[in-house]
Amino acid sequence: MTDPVLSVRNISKSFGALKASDEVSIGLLPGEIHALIGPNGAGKSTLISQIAGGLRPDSGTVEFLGQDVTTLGTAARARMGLARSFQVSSVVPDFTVLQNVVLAVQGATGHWMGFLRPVMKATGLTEAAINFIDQVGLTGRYTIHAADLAHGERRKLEIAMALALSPKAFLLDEPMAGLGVEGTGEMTKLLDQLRHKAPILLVEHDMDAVFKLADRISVLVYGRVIATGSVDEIRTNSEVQRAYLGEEAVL
Ligand SMILES: Nc1ncnc2c1ncn2[C@@H]1O[C@H](COP(=O)(O)OP(=O)(O)OP(=O)(O)O)[C@@H](O)[C@H]1O
Repeated sequence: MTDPVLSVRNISKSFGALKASDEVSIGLLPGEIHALIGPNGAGKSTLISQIAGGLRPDSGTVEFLGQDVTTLGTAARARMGLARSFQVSSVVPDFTVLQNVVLAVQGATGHWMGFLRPVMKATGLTEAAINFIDQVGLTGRYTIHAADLAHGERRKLEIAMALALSPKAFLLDEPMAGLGVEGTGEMTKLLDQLRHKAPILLVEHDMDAVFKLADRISVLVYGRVIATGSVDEIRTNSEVQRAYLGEEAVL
């Protein structure tokens, strides 16, 4: 059997009397998109923060690449290849697309030279950056300032910057939010390609996108995983329908 890239085991986290994570177990396998869905306040962001390292669970463990990372901070997990987007953005608005990605490549390779100008002359870094920019579909937008990008383009830039870190797993927090129909279609295609670079744990409210992309879905309600399964298993699960999907979403 293939080893999971990421294993969350029996994680619990309370805020006062509220159990935001209640014995949650979830895994991420190589090549898969595992979607995490659930109503507002179900505990999705709390769980992602515990996986990324920003929040420490009260009990339970997080294993990444076969190593127990439960006590490691966000930076250490990111260095291991755990890439989290979109809630925490590291884009510098006054820098161009290329400069932002060069900085990400530079950070990943430890190629720090102190100033951006000499860095931009380091051909290897620039070539690598252009390659990542092209992979997310921002070809030709190299010299546009990040602040001037459309919302969907900025999301793509964040993915290009994440790619520079040689990610081993992506944690994506609502990548479709605010994108509109066309943007959502483009992002869906991009995530479908991205899964071949590294598996994706995807928190998303857009059910069309989730049903198109997910290999597996876990449903979180009141901090508990009430079901994990394929798209068809989740669509037809009566407890999930009652708790979350509602009738029109399961047609
Ligand atoms: N730092 C905190 N202190 C106290 N309560 C918190 C804290 N963070 C989250 N909560 C509570 O924990 C519960 C889970 O919140 P969380 O943001 O994880 O849910 P969510 O599923 O991500 O919701 P949404 O879909 O709206 O983003 C909520 O009741 C929330 O109010």
